[in-house]
Amino acid sequence: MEKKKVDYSVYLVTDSRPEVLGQRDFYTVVEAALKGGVTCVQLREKTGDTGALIQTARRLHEITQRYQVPLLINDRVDVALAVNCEGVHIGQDDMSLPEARRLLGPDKIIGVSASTPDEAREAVKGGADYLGIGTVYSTQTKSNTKHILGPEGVRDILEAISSFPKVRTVCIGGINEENAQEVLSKSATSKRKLDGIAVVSAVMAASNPLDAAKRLASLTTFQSSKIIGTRAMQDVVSSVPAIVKAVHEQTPLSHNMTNLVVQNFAANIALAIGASPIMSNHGDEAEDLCKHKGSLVINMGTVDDKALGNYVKALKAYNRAGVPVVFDPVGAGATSVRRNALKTLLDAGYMDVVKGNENEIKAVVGDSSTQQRGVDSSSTLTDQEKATMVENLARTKETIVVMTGVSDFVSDGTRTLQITNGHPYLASITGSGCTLGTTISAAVAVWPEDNLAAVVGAILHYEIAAEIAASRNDVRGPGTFIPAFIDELYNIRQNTSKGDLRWLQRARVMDVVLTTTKILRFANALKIPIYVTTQNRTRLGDTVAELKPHLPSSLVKADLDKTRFSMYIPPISTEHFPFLASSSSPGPGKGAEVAIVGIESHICVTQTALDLLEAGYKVYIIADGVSSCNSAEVPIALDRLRQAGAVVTTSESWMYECMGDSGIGEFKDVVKIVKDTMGDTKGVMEGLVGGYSNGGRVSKI
Ligand SMILES: Cc1ncc(COP(=O)(O)OP(=O)(O)O)c(N)n1
Ligand SMILES: Cc1ncsc1CCOP(=O)(O)O
Repeated sequence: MEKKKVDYSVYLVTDSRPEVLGQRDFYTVVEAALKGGVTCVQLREKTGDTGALIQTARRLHEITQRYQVPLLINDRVDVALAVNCEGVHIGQDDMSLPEARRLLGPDKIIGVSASTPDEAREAVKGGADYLGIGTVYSTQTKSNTKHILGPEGVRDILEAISSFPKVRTVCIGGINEENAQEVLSKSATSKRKLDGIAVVSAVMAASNPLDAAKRLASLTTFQSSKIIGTRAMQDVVSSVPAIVKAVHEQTPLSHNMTNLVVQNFAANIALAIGASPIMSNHGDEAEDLCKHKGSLVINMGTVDDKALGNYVKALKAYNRAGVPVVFDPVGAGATSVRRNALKTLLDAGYMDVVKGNENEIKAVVGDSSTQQRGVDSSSTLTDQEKATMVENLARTKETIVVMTGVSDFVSDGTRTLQITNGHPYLASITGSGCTLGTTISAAVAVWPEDNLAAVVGAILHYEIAAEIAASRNDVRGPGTFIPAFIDELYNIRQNTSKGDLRWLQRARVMDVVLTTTKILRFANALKIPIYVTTQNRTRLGDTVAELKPHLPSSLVKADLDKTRFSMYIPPISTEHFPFLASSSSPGPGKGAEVAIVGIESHICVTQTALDLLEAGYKVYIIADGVSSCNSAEVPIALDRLRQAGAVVTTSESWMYECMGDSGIGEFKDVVKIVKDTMGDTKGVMEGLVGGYSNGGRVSKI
């Protein structure tokens, strides 16, 4: 068993004491846990003589080997050596790490307990393979615990060892199904997160250890990979519990200027999620209401002249106070009255979030190609087109745009996400779109640091509640769905406040990778070779699924995982790229051309480009195809690369430059690709020339 590949996600520490096991057979319980998905086992026996311990260890090792799961021995290097199992776990008061390593050799696993940042630093410097970080919560299982860390203490330790990415980490102490996800998400830093949870009683004392292990395994996979995609998206989703909880704890005022049909329903939804609703349609009241630092919903579902005047007054008051506004342009494209109202409102002030169905968002964009019949939500766009539309609108209006539908698309102009939660019953009741606006208003009120995350949190809370409600036995149709839905909105926030995040396992969020898809489609049409790398795939994730269909093996010349930040690594630098050399420029690149797209423009993209430039390649940076966790990094990185000699351009410009002539055979295919993704380039250029969108404010570069 290669120690680098060990999966620590559900780490079982055994306990054979009768107060834990009852009458049950020790080996049967551990084997059931292995069947349930335990990924690592530690034999922890505090009493008994060495001979008996060796016998137990030997028998247990036979079982764990059948499941290809490593067995480690608590404290006893001699026992580990005697049975030749995979390693040991040692505490601060046990044999020293150098001594244990000397006896066990380099290939055995040595885990070390750490309850402070100093202990953690010393252990990782001394060559520990993993750390057992605890005690997280007080526990009956261990009496002599030192510090109770809580998730925040675990986070401090993870931060202290952030420059040791190879050392793995698990947390231990009072971990169970209720709190596992909270610990995992709250302890995660932007640089690293736990690799797993270590439990004793949650499995050893469970009435059904197989099921208990299975449930823990499903909770930890959520953290590591179920919600796919890039770090930016994972950061967004990992803040969702804190957002739902903040609404619950802060009870933000949700000032609704909404249509006559949904006022009562919206007030009930606001209460269910933990907000404090006020349904006030008088524009002059806004001046006082905005002082409560909640948020305003303007929903023009039953707009008339008087209402419009009130909306404008309220919008201006909230803008003056810097308090968020959520705009729902209901039926915006249906009549000229509504189109005029839309224009009046868009001209009157700034909306922090614009939320509508496809036709409503089209009306906001100014696309009159589809005549809306009423407030209905028909669809003519592909997913790709929807994503492009929300991204461009968000970028040009410097706001968050949400397009609801079977899939929802959400963008802040840089990050674009697709959410596929919800239930068809939502389309069979009145006001479900409008009250999503109310839910969003509460989230943006409590989470000013990242409006996109707030909106995603609200959508997941709302749509997952709908899924859970619809699956209940007492729900037989849209009528019985409504009260159940309100109950489940309430239950989710109550559960979240107690750290029970199981509901969030249902989240289906995808990162939409617009420009890279376009570039890859183009590369396919023109048969341009493609080089793919990932940065530490097991930790940060594989290439996102949306790109895979555009990566045929005939064109992908290399697909490497790397730890260096530059992509210009062997065999790409030594075997592949020299063969591209064509002209007489100095260096192995000799003027051959390379275009770069990817995430972290200031890290991997920058270092790849600098290496390629030094090697003599001509480097194109596709400005609308690079991103960064922190969007402010992008323009600074692009500026630097421009100065270093790279050509910073847009996807469309590069594609046309590659073709050179509309007479080429592939031109028609490329035009189709360009048409499908029309609009992207314009928005990005505005962002680059005029400033960069930064949560509604513009910072010039
Ligand atoms: C995975 C894991 N982490 C921490 C511990 C605690 O070990 P230690 O500090 O040696 O305390 P005892 O287990 O000996 O009471 C552990 N066992 N496993
Ligand atoms: C061994 C150990 N080290 C710190 S807490 C602990 C016991 C954890 O047991 P439980 O998972 O039952 O709380």
